[in-house]
Amino acid sequence: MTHVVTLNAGSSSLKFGLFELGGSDPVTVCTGAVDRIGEPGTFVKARTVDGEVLANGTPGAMPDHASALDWVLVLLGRTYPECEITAVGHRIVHGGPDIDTPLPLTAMSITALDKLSPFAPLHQPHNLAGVRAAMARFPNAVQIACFDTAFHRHHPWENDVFALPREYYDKGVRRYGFHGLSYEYISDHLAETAPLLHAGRVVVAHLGNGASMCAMIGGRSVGSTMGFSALDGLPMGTRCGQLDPGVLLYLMEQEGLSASEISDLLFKRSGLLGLSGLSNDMRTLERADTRETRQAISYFTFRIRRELGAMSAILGGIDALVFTGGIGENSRLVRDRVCSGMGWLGIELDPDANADNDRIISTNLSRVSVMVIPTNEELVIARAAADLLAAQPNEARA
Ligand SMILES: Nc1ncnc2c1ncn2[C@@H]1O[C@H](COP(=O)(O)OP(=O)(O)O)[C@@H](O)[C@H]1O
Ligand SMILES: CC(=O)OP(=O)(O)O
Ligand SMILES: [Mg+2]
Repeated sequence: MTHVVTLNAGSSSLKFGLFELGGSDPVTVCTGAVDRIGEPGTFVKARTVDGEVLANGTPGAMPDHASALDWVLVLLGRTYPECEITAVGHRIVHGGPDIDTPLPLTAMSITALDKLSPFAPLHQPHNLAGVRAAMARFPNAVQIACFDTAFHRHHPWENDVFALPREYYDKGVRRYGFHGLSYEYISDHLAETAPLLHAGRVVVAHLGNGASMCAMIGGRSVGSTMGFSALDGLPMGTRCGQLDPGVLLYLMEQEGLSASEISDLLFKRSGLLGLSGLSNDMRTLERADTRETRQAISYFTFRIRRELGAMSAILGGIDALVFTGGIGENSRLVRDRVCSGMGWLGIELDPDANADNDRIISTNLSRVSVMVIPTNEELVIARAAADLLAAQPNEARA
């Protein structure tokens, strides 16, 4: 039986999945994550699709992604010794302006993707480190790249551009949009389970540690709150979200901050963490209930509402609002705050359904369907790998 391993390497984490191929859709065997790579207290967790815990704890120091991948492979090799790994599918955050589909990777394409690292410094180098490590460990497997930007590559021009001199657009300074694998999962899920909504106007709020929103028509992205980098749009766990560029000039000219200090401030010390002074974790903020944590949550939901209004204007109204990501799937408080007072848009939340994390959390009379759909970026990667293998079985296995 052939299998695909999926890897989603973040700046300090490595999420993974093992899928069995052969049927009409890849079947999840197990999923897991290594967290806090290169930091004290590296934490691992993994469980089978049936809920059996394969790992849960602190395995000791892991200085880099290669050692994290080694840990994953030892776990998979020990647990599934019969498994033949035919392909490794990677989440790659940046594919540049032209790539709108998953691609098999070669040493040459890795070099090309590395040139995009300055566009996504906290994600791309780690994604590619995962690819290099997987190539070394699985020299006979096809390495497949699935891009976060691909789903957004056909935005209307107005959503693709900044009002800078045109030469910058040509150099790649554009609004790319990210979290595309998550949005693709939601789009495919709606196509299967709610085709009328899929055909209509949908806003998806992917609210995790990184957070963005996507406006879709007919299941295709026409706009994203994230732009050139994974900093724009909504405030996030530790990232600032939309910022007046004048603030950057002030930080450089008046506060004397260097580029790397500004990068550290905007990527790692802002957002929910910066505003609350306590934590980037929504659970901690909800529990703490101090003036600062309440304000951090208020700013978060205010910006989601603002973007929802803007996206609805561009779509000419909406038929569905979908919440996903760790916060979107679990925080009834955030969903309630986002939806309250949105009757003018046709949103009417059912408080009981919201409290129960039901799939549909709007009332029967609500003009807009409000839904909670757990995302599955790993499955999107596994599907892409299965499709590519099926399209080129001979080369793929050579
Ligand atoms: N039960 C919950 N209530 C509120 N927030 C939650 C809950 N479970 C998870 N979260 C939040 O989800 C966020 C992480 O989301 P996730 O999508 O896993 O992030 P990422 O994939 O970007 O690392 C954290 O802020 C966490 O607090
Ligand atoms: C692009 C992005 O922000 O990804 P993540 O949410 O995984 O950090
Ligand atoms: Mg995420």
